[in-house]
Amino acid sequence: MESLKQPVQYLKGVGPKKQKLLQRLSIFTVEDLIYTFPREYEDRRSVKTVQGLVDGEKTSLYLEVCGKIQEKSIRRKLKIYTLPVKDATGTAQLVFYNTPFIKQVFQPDDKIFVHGKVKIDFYTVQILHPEYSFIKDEQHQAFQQIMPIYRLTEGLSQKDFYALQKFIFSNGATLIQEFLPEDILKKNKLCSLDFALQNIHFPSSSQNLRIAKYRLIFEELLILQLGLLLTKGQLDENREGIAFNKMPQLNDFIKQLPFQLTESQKKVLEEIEEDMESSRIMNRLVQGDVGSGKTIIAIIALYKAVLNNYQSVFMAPTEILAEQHYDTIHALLEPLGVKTVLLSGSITKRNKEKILEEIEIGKVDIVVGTHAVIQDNVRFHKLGLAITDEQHRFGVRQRVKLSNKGLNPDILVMTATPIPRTLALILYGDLDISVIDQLPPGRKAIETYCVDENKRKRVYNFVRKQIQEGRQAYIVCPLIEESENIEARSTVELYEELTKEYFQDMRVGLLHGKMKSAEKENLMKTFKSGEIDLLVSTTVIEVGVNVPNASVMVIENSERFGLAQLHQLRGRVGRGSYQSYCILINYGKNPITLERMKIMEGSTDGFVIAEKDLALRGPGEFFGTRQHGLPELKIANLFKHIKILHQVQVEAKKVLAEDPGLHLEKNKGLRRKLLEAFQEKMEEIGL
Ligand SMILES: Nc1ncnc2c1ncn2[C@@H]1O[C@H](COP(=O)(O)OP(=O)(O)OP(=O)(O)O)[C@@H](O)[C@H]1O
Repeated sequence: MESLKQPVQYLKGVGPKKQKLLQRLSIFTVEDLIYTFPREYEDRRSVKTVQGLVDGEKTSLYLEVCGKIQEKSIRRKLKIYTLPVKDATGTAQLVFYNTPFIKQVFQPDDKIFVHGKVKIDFYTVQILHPEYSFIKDEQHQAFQQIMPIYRLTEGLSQKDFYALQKFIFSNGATLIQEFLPEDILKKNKLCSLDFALQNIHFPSSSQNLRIAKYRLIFEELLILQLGLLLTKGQLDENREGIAFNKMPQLNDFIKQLPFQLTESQKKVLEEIEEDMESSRIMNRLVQGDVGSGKTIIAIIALYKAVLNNYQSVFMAPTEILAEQHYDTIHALLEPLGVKTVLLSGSITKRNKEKILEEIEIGKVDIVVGTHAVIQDNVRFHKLGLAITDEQHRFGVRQRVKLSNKGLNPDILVMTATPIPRTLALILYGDLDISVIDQLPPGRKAIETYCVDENKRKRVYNFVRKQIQEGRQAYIVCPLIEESENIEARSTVELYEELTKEYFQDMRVGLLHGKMKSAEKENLMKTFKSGEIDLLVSTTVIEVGVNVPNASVMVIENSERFGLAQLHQLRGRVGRGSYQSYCILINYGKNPITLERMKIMEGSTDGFVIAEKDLALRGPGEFFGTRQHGLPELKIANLFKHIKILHQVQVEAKKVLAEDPGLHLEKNKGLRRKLLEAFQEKMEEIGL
């Protein structure tokens, strides 16, 4: 091996097929592979004997083969192989499924080491589908250690991963170069990079694993902090923004809304208005749990800009939501003479050209759409305010782009993700934060039930009853991350099953990501107007959709979703005054899944759920750091490692105080890493 940047296909054992599978896990180079850390470890060092095994546990054993392997056909497609084994304390069976080659593997009297799950039935002790190695093998020693367990994708096994990492560490370990400056290593008692990487994949002891983890967490957080400090530094130059005026019409507008703003909404609105009225550019994040009423706050801000003769833009994460926001804004502001347009994928080219022209000459006041609304072909006459959601919050690049158009608009970012404040400050270092921490009055807590898959029929009966009472319902289909095509297909299948077997007499709609924009829009319109009773959908409805008459949310294969996502989905009901229900149909049996479902049953508070989700999953997935233009966190957990983070913050500040551009020889490696991790951001600020 010549370089860690070498593509993985040059590794032994990686053909085009494996290369594709690795790509699916975002592994392109040898370095990517080295930085793909085990998800967890299995400690196989404590070995048990047959007598003393406990049903259900995973364990390691030394055994001797004491008979011939038996083959049994259970069903047409299920063959079971059982191999009699023993140790000094008793006999057992190794059980393998559908693996014909296993017949040739073992000979009587072979001495083996196995690791697998124990099943005890009456007097038979079985080890189910165990991993095994022969004592005489060289590999055996390694197999008996603390084994790394990697996150897999279909077609790649733990063994594949293990072999690849082994190959790299025996052939390319010398290529691993330390990049942290000596003084940082020393002061923080960090081990060297090669030691850390070697031990994160092949821990020689629990102690060394801890040391390795600590170094890698520290390194990851240090890069994150440096990157954030550098970009924030760039933004702190206090460019002149627009100072909007207070307008009496705004209060009239608020007074005539069909509801009173909650105290919490009022407070947040005050903070926004203050920002808008100052000549500093507003950069504010509004956090509010699902259904807390963020949209109306956004609309009031949009209207304030319009009253000041500025244009404003409202970006939504999906077309469905853009359409919904457009409808709401249009209904509220059109009577006041405000011209709002929707730039969506479904408008014709001619129409679009006309709208673009109207935006450019200032005939349009508010533009609503997906991210496309700030692309190059959209030229504003006089843009004063841009509202977006966290999924595509304005990065430095977008802000620079807007300024280059001769504008310094105020910026408001909305999020339903309840992030603990300290973490928000880290992630959104450059934004001020407002929190809506109160739901509108009259909301009833959504009742949540997690049920086993075999209760589906009962669930559907319940849905039917709710529909008969005049309510509407959602059934959300399993999330299939690998392929949007498969996801669409399975949604269609469920739709067909439901319309044929359970809801023949009801009006059922189907919604998935593969449908054309116009079809989606139409469907949502009919659902909203109450002409559809039941919507079978993928997670396209996840964010923001607001149909207050909907009172039941059924989520199929709920075990496949993250808690934050389940919370978002559940937030689609309970948005009016009707008692609402969320039913999680669960196919998973493992204890963590069940615990997650319990959390959902036990709480409807996004903040509580977020904290528990963080504890269970780690923030990488939860925050989707990538969404924020930040490097993905592979090992650090902003929540769990807050202490290390504080230590890192001090260190990062010191580094930049001494060497703001990272030009010193000792910081060269750090600079290179930072450029790699924050590629886009660093280009923008010209590091
Ligand atoms: N102060 C209020 N009193 C009563 N109803 C309100 C109030 N504020 C907002 N609503 C209503 O509550 C519902 C939810 O509001 P909205 O759609 O703004 O939620 P959201 O915060 O955007 O939630 P999500 O993140 O789930 O999209 C809407 O039907 C809205 O009209």
